Amino acid sequence: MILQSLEAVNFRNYAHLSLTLSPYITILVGQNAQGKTNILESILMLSLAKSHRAGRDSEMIRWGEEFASVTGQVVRQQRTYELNLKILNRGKKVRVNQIEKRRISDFIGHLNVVLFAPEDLQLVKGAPQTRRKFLDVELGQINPQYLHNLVQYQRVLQQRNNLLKDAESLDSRLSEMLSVWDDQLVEYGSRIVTKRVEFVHKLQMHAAEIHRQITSEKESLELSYQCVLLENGRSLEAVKEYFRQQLVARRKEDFRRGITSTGPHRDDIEVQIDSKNVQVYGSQGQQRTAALSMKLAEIELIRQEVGEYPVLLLDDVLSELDEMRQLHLLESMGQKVQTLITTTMTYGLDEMMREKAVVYRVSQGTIEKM
Ligand SMILES: Nc1ncnc2c1ncn2[C@@H]1O[C@H](COP(=O)(O)OP(=O)(O)OP(=O)(O)O)[C@@H](O)[C@H]1O
Repeated sequence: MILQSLEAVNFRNYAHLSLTLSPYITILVGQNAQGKTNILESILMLSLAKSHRAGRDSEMIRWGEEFASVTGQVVRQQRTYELNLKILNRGKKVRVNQIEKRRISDFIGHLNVVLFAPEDLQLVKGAPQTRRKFLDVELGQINPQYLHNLVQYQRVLQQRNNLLKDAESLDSRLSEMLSVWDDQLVEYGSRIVTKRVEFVHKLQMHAAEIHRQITSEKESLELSYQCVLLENGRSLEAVKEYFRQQLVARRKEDFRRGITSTGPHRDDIEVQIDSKNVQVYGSQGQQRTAALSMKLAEIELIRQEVGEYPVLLLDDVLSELDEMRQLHLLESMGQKVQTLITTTMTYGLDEMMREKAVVYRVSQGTIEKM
């Protein structure tokens, strides 16, 4: 799919931004704090209706203004969509082809993007939460039902935890109330688990192949979804049954600790190279290469799921990768995936790419074609 153009009003440090993108490579070059990442963030908002870095949506409204708006023209499967997202101090509104959508999940999924930012190099090394977020963001943008289940699961989990924290004793009344939440937790949670298992399995196939190429066939990468609820099998029914059993079995412990100790909010992806856990034994370079392989695999996976390549956003990462990995990234993606790159300098970039790319200079919330 192609993002043809982008317009933003009062978004971060842009009073007004209007950008025509190359179907191949667009490079945004500028010094620090000029507004390069802000542009990628606005594109992410069109894709996920959520920023990768803002705590609250209202942070993205230009200081002193009442609202921010982002509009993009997307071509996918030979159809053009106009996506518009308006952020107000209270809430946001989304439109597709000028028709307002009441549910955000009806907006998400028109534009698929994969963002690769410096913090993603922590994907392997970081805490399990980082890998769960990776799963949720990627699955969420290709599967609206997953997103729905996730939102519901988090809501129920929060309520259950509040109940556990506030309760004074584990009496029959509390048990009864917990059972009500458990039913819902099992319903939503089991669906999340089975989708994640399937996703990691597919991701593994692509990531292993990419990793093999990047390391010139020297290393073999393996990903596996770590979840205690898979003890009795991977089918939805098996997960549901085991999840229910575990919630009951751990009720005392949960009450004592004031939290829910089992469920997909505790899961992880194990990353191995040559059968050794990379989080524990991998060098920094191996951890980075594994993270890169996972991210690039995501691109292939989205293509498989939605029938087209997503738009790739590379936020200042080229300088973080050595030449071999940079080359692989650009060679494998540059030809077939629409790519936006932010960088503080162009001289480190591949010659061929610079010739093909559309380059904009970004300076204090304004852009100029070079
Ligand atoms: N709500 C806002 N209103 C106005 N300006 C903002 C707002 N939020 C952030 N900014 C400004 O945006 C700029 C940061 O932009 P951005 O994060 O895109 O930088 P960048 O060009 O990617 O820099 P770097 O190379 O350091 O990552 C800062 O100058 C910041 O003050």
